[in-house]
Amino acid sequence: SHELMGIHPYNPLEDTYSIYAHPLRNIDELCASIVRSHRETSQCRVEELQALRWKLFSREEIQAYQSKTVDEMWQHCAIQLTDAVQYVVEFAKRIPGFRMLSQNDQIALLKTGSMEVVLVRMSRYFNTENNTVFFDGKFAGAEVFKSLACGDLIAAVFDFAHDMCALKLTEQQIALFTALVLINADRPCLEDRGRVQRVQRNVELGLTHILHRDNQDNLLHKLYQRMAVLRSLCRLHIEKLHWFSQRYPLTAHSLFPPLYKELFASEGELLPGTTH
Ligand SMILES: N#Cc1cc2c(cc1C(F)(C(F)(F)F)C(F)(F)F)CC[C@H]1N(C(=O)[C@H]3CC[C@H](C(=O)O)CC3)CC[C@@]21S(=O)(=O)c1ccc(F)cc1
Repeated sequence: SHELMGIHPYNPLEDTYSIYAHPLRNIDELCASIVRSHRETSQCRVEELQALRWKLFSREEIQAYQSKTVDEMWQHCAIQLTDAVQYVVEFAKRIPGFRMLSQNDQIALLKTGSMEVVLVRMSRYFNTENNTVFFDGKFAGAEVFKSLACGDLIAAVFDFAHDMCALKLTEQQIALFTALVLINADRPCLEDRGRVQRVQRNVELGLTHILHRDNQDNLLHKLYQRMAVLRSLCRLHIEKLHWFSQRYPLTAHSLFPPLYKELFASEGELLPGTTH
């Protein structure tokens, strides 16, 4: 059974977003519902973290992270990632139209899009003054992740966060952007691409509406460029995960959370574990 809990088979009678129940009166309502879902499904609030932005790790704490073994640190981050992805699954389910899609298409969109949404969400907390990300309750520089033994990937993650901050997106813009990152009809293995396209077009209308309202139409092409960077980052993540699972099969097989394996392990390669 799929670990992406809570994804129920589509039942038109109970689906509150089917066009027969409550047609979304207009784009404003679509935007409002996506912004509300983003706020409700974020692990932290940007304003809360502003207050914490100078809470850095001490030398001893950094030493402790750096003396973790490769597999300990990977496992630690995999758990954080799995937590963050759970919130993204909840966000996806509340995007108008997402639940109208088949269960397989919902899974396919989350498999490829959830990591990208997590990376965009991470960038909201990035502190560009000292290049630190929010991690384990404090702000961490790249050196904290040294024991992951994937410095190039961490550097790319930090660069991405830095570039996203430069756009100075509002929470509303981020909400619509992450919804569009998820609802992408070009993703592989979709059963009903046309249906995903219809949901995607509504979300695109929402994003362009928000950007136009904010008089920032020029941001749209920059956001599409960032989506290309996200795809390359996630390819790098999967490559590293393959490298890691070859070197530490036990950790990857039995110590990573089931949802993490469901999402990031290509079927069969990592482990037979998850049943369908
Ligand atoms: N296993 C992991 C992993 C886990 C994470 C990231 C990258 C990886 C990789 F894989 C990579 F890069 F390959 F993807 C890495 F780095 F480990 F290799 C980036 C998003 C991070 N993250 C967050 O920033 C959340 C986002 C959601 C937000 C909210 O909902 O409000 C709360 C904070 C969740 C997991 C977490 S992390 O915190 O473990 C972390 C790890 C490395 C790093 F340099 C910075 C952060």
